[in-house]
Amino acid sequence: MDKVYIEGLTIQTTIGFYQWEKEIKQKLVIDLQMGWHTAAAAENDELAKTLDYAQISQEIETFANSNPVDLIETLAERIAEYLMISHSIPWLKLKIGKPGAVFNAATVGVEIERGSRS
Ligand SMILES: Nc1nc2c(c(=O)[nH]1)N=C([C@H](O)[C@@H](O)CO)CN2
Repeated sequence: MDKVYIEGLTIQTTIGFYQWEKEIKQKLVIDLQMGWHTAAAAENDELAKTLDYAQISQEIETFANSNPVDLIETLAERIAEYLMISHSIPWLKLKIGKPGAVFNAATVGVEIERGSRS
């Protein structure tokens, strides 16, 4: 299967386990790979037949800001579920980094893979 991807999507959102984190916005960096058969869109040069990475980037930011949670694990799971259902995506790999979370690490985060590639 082919993929449509988004790399390094940077959003500012409320996320974190501790009380002080619920009162601020922090940076998350998101990488997303989505399984898709891209040939159908290429055949007649049609955006409607593929996954619109611009629209999906906006949806991720809106989703994160509308659904504040403690853990990036929870956010990853919920974004994955939302995208797979709303766009009929059969497989995706989603990585969320929280670069400001550990002062002496470049970044920390989670990566999940959901669905089937076949
Ligand atoms: N595996 C995780 N570990 C931690 C998370 C998380 O979301 N997943 N979150 C925190 C705090 O919110 C942290 O980012 C701030 O100190 C700690 N560990």
